[in-house]
Amino acid sequence: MMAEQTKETRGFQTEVKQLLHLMINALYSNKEIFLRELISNGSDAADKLRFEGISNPEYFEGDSNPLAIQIEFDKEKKIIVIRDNGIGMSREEVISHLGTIAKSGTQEFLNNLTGDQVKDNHLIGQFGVGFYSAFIIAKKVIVKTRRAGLTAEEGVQWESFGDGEYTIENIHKSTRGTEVILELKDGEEEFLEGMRLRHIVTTYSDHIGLPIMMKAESYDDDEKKEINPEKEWETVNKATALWALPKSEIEESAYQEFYKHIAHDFENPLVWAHNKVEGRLEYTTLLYIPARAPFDLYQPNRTRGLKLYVKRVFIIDDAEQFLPRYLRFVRGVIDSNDLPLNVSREILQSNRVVDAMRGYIVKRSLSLLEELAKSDSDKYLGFWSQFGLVLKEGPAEDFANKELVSSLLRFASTHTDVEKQQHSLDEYIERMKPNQDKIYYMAADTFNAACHSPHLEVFRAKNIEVLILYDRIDEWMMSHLTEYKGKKFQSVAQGALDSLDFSEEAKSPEAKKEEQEKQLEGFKDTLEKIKEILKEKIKDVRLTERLTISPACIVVDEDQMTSQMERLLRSAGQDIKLKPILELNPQHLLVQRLKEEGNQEHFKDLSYILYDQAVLSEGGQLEDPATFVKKFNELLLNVAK
Ligand SMILES: Nc1ncnc2c1ncn2[C@@H]1O[C@H](COP(=O)(O)OP(=O)(O)OP(=O)(O)O)[C@@H](O)[C@H]1O
Repeated sequence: MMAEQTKETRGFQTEVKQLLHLMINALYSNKEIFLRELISNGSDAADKLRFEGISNPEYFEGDSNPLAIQIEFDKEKKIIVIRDNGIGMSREEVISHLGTIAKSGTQEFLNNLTGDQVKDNHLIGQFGVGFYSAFIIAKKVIVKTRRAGLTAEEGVQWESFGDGEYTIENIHKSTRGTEVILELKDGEEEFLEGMRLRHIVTTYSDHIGLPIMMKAESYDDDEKKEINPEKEWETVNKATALWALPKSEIEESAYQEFYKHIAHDFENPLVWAHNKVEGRLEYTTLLYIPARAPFDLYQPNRTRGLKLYVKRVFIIDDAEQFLPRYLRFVRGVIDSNDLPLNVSREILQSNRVVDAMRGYIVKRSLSLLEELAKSDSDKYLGFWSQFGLVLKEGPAEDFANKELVSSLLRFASTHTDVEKQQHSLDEYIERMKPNQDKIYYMAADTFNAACHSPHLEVFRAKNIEVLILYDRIDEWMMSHLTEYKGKKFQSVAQGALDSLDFSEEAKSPEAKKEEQEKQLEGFKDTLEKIKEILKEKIKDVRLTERLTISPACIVVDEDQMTSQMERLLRSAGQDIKLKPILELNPQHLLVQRLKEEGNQEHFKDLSYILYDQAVLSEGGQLEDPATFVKKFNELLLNVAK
């Protein structure tokens, strides 16, 4: 058995090789983070042992030493050792954790790196480098580990120069846990100083709920020697779980570093909320909104959720039951006094305590965003640019909080005509005309297509604001958003046009109707002929007031899906083809010319041209573009004659 498991050399997964190379360059200016990363792993390992030890007390192996991390260094040998007595790793675990990257989307992520150090630094931070950051300062890394519960003979030693290969062999290791030995590169001697290491520990890892220990040092400067060669271990950090402390005792920087530890992020969070809930249920939450989206935010199988503790004992990472999908960017900790310590993911699935806490966490996360939007709108727009697309899933997913989520949405609008999504629905309502009772929006595949759409002409002419929607998810979102604060949403490309005359002197509906009927009378035959010609393509044809510049546009019925939605579903493989309504601008010369056209062939050609250009201008594709171009050229030639 053991013979099969002797020393072997293995290659890193290709992605690890690429990542190592990039990371060492990109993070060199911030190299001290290696210690935070290795301490973080040791702390996670202690958390896991505490949890697994609840149902397997033998994992503690009768050892009464408290869980802790030890850091030692040796100036002569130029090594730093980071040791923990946590869960440790089996041989299989070492192979899968320290030679591969299991995160999905890694290759796409690596392809996105540019070679530009500043940009890549950010991206790599988002990715989370973890253990491999040891190679920033170490020429060789040795890991000695043994999983709790296995025999001393099942210890494992892993070694690598970070150059593409590692060796792995079984060793005798009497204590459980993991020891990481870093053989420093030349020039990295600054880390062989107790003061320096202590400073890094207190800067980055003060808040970790596990003692981080170093040998006590006192140095006589005059004598130039150690005063206390028989060194005692002493705790360097505060070693209390940050969320368990009163808010008043926690400094901003401690909140920030704690975030980096739990979220594996390199950047400070945008905002956070630390709350203790007391009453029928008791729990503490510490919720963070990151400043930057992680690289895999849209990976379907990405892990998400909060770190769950029960009475300070770590239970699981990524407890997704506490957050709906549209808040998957929220990171943090929840510590419950009511859940049992042996709680499993299955129990979390349907549990009233969990439901109550989830309700609170959702509300608190949304109110945190609301507070940010009110107090610092620029910062909020920064959040929106990173996570807006995810929040847009909210109205469909969370019926109960639809209004609150809607208030957090931001849109582009004809108010500014720029692509940046910066207008809230409340701002729109404030700017509405006195008698206006609908929120108008225009959705298209791109900002330019929406912004230049003929559907907006009359709104622009009458100075009525329209929200511009151009993200892929928007149509789907709008299908779940019918109204906000009593105001209905109305697509400007859907249904008959409302009366947009909101002034006091607006004509009465009766007078208006009469006028329209008169106009229609003159166009009746023309419309019937067009309908007959285009009957394969359109459901109906009618006159419109929607247009002030263009001759024609297409719209869909109130209860029909919009053309953009139709295209979306078609691209997803659905076989649908809906017939739109063609609307004509009776004031336009081309439409008037059509009305007068006596030549049947020309009438037919012009009808097709009007329809085709209406399709084009709302971002659609022509079934037969070549014929359109041919007919269009003929028309131009006719005009030129
Ligand atoms: N000291 C340790 N004790 C036990 N397992 C460890 C230890 N260090 C690393 N591991 C294992 O190796 C895995 C990979 O570690 P690594 O630091 O690369 O990534 P991570 O901590 O999972 O996430 P991130 O890359 O975001 O930091 C860990 O998830 C853990 O399973």
